[in-house]
Amino acid sequence: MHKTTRTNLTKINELKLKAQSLKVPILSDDGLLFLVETLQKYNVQSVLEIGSAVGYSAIAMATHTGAHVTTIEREVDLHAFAVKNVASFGLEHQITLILGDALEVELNPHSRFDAIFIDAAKAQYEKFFTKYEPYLSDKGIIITDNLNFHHVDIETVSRGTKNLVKRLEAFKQFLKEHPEYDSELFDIGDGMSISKRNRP
Ligand SMILES: C[S@@+](CC[C@H](N)C(=O)[O-])C[C@H]1O[C@@H](n2cnc3c(N)ncnc32)[C@H](O)[C@@H]1O
Repeated sequence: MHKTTRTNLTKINELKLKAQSLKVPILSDDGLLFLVETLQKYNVQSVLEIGSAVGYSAIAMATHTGAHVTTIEREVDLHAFAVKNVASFGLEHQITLILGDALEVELNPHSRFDAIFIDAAKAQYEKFFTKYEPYLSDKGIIITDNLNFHHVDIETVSRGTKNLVKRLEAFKQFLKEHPEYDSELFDIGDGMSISKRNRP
């Protein structure tokens, strides 16, 4: 049974402020609300997250939905901080933190998740999607964030940012043309998507 207590809400808010003060990018408030409501709507019991950062969204998902969250982070210091934060919420039994590059991590091949939340290096979204979609349970959903990349004007940004925006546009096209998934884009947060298998 999960508990969203006032104390937890205050602590989650403090963690958000801490991440912001450290300039660690985390999910926006409306993005988090959309994510939690989506997990509740689909009665999600298990989530795989790519990109833990300080553990903010993992802690919020676990607290608000009661789901088990497995989350992968490649930065050693962020992973260590996330481990500490998860412990401070007493959520060690509900959140599994994996240190490693998500493109190299080998999950148990029998693991299945009701939802996969992709919130890591934007240039790699297609690779994350392709690598992890086989771990989705039959009626599972894949959620991605940051698809609009802050609505940048492509003519006014650096070459690196321009390339990222192009990679994200290519990822949106990949979603649109994926033969096994139907995807919907939402103008929420930095642009989010939900993908579902179109065949059971
Ligand atoms: C936007 S932050 C995640 C924010 C977090 N989901 C939240 O809202 O609290 C993206 C994180 O993904 C991590 N990351 C990027 N590429 C990764 C990869 N290939 N494998 C694992 N983590 C990665 C980054 O180090 C960064 O901490």
